[in-house]
Amino acid sequence: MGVSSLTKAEISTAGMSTTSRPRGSVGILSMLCLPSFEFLSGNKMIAVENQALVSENAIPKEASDGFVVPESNAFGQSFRDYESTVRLSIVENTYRLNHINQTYDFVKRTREEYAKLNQAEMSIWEASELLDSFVDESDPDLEEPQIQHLLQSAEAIRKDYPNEDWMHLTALIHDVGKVLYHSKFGSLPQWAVVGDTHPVGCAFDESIVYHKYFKENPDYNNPAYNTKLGVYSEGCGLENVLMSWGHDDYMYMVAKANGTTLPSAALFTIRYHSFYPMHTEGAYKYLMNEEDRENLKWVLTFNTSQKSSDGNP
Ligand SMILES: O[C@H]1[C@H](O)[C@@H](O)[C@H](O)[C@@H](O)[C@H]1O
Ligand SMILES: [Fe+2]
Ligand SMILES: [Fe+2]
Repeated sequence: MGVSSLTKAEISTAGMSTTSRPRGSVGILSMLCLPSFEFLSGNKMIAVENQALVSENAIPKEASDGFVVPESNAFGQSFRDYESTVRLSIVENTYRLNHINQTYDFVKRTREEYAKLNQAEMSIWEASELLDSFVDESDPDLEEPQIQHLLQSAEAIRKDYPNEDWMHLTALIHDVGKVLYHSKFGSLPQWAVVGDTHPVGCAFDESIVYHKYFKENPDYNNPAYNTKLGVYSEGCGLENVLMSWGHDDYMYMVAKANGTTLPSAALFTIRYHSFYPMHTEGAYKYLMNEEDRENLKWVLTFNTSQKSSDGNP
């Protein structure tokens, strides 16, 4: 049967062998089995002036194995419109700070500190409630508090893929790592919490949004970090690559350390859902291994479905 004749729920498993499909079925209530987060302190906000705009490319329709990724979610929404939003100057400012300040050393230090998981302990729902007044300044599509985004994402995915309950849970928790902004989790500035992510320790790919600001990052001119491979080797696997620090890697670490039973596709999705240069632009393929390539289709499917907007297309 051709993929185009399937319903969206069927599409979620189309093109996959039984062995490649993530196993494990996790109901939303299982999130209560992820009890504790812990953390680090202090970091300060830096204000800067606003700069000019760039646009983004579209999401590819088909993965390498023929798996078809839907272009919009069940509500007919597609996203990441960097051109028509009034939020653009705020968005750009956040990326400017992100690109200047996320050096290899900053990421290494911050990740090591947060890996201690020693700042707070709470349920996933308590953590989600810390997001009830947090507006993500990197998101051109959404001005609502992030707790709404979590719930809307879970509902959008449940509508698109009613039988894939592990996806519902993944959506519900995928951005909980944004608690990094909260005083209980170290009050990190937005540039160290939100936005698209990219590897550090090797050249910044041209496809990264607002790429021009990397010129002010000390790593940009450091020969140890500015070649195609930098500190990495061909096919080393994304798990061996240091990503710019933010909510994705943090939530991945928390889930992992708390013994989550979510399948590897879910953990990959949580960890790399903001890695648009890789999953949407096709960059950094040379760092990926077989497992990364296998998981790619899940993060694409997730990203297409998860976003529910505040009225923007
Ligand atoms: O603005 C958004 C937002 O911060 C999302 O949570 C993140 O995952 C995206 O990659 C980013 O573009
Ligand atoms: Fe996110
Ligand atoms: Fe999100």
